[in-house]
Amino acid sequence: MEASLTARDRVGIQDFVLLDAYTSESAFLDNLRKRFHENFIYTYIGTLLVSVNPYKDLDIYSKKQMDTYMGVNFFELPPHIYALADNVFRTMLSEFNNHFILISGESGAGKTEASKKILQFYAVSCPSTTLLNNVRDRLLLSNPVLEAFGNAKTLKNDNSSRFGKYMDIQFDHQGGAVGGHIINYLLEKSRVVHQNHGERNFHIFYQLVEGGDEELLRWLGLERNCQHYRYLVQGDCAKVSSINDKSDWKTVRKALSVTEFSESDMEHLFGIIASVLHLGNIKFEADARGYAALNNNQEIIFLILSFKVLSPFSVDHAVYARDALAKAIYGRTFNWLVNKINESLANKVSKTEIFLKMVIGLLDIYGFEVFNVNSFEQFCINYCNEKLQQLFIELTLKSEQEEYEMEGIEEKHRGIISLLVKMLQTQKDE
Ligand SMILES: Nc1ncnc2c1ncn2[C@@H]1O[C@H](COP(=O)(O)OP(=O)(O)OP(=O)(O)O)[C@@H](O)[C@H]1O
Repeated sequence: MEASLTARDRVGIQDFVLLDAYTSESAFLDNLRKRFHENFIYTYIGTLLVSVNPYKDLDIYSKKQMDTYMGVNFFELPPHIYALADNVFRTMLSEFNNHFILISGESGAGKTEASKKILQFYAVSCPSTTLLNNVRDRLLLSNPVLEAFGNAKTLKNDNSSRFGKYMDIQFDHQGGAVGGHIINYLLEKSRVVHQNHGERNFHIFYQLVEGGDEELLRWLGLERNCQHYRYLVQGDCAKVSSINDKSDWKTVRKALSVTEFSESDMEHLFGIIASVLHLGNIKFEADARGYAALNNNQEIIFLILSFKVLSPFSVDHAVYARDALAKAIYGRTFNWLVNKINESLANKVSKTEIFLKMVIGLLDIYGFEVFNVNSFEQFCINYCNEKLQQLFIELTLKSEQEEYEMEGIEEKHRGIISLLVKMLQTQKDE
């Protein structure tokens, strides 16, 4: 690998496996830093790719770069996300089996961008026919739609995905993309009714208010002012210079029509989004007995759902019920949206999906209604992350250990758990 590198590419070590002090964290970080300063954001650890978010546009994602990486051996060129994508693709075709790319990192690390780069690479590199291009376009266009409804500005990332995503791309035996499937899980529904300071609700609400044309807003009973909606202002940053809701709205509208959402689908969809905003503005007042009463709430006439309060609620309970309804409506709308996208991607239901849906359904049933606290959502997210970490450990460290065993190298047991296990084993042997 080193032989084929130009002088410019020889910044630091581009594969940590070749680092002399491979057990030293500071040597690891020094190497990353050295490369990052020269705009080399990618470094390998064997076949793993480490990426550092540059937060600026680098000229490394052009069509020319894609061509350079297509069909070239993984280690022949400097580390790149395209090398990884190409390698996975070619291995899949030669071995005739399924492959996955696991992208993990903290919020704002660049996971979503990395997944988009991979999709873009496949859009260019896979064989194309009119039919296949259709699937390709829909796969690419599902991103802005999902981001509008599932992403939001947080303190860490102006476009943070507030849901987990598992995306399947199905290829035929020649490598043409014939279908896709997306599984969404654990949408952060609590954001619909509450945002921390400096954070926003899901993008779609602001896009509709800022970008929707006059006629649509009139029909939905909305005003072009985010400040008028309680669910949009709690974070005190409805407008942010880095986000252009108006132009994003246009992109989303266009993407929705290409992904086969009919005019009537869109009317319903925006009707629901507007009704969530109206719902948030409903106020309750206590009557003489202390029960919540609805007085002169203009918003009610714009709500698709009319409801009667059958059991007397206190004002606090009524607000709680209102917010729970808003979250449930938004959550279900998001699921409907993903299902619609999946229909347009003409997928086949896999066993993994059925299993995941079952687990997620159970989490939803037991989590959302019973606890209804943000911390439970966080718990579920942590659980998923730990499972992914476990998988990662199995795939990397365990295979490494097996190699040690095969080569007869004895491992040093330094961790508390392994020391305890060793102690117990010794006691048992005695
Ligand atoms: N390769 C890249 N080149 C340039 N900018 C990038 C790159 N990757 C990420 N960014 C910038 O960082 C921002 C955050 O990245 P991204 O949304 O992919 O993070 P994430 O890991 O998906 O975060 P979250 O978990 O919050 O969804 C992007 O909006 C973009 O501005």
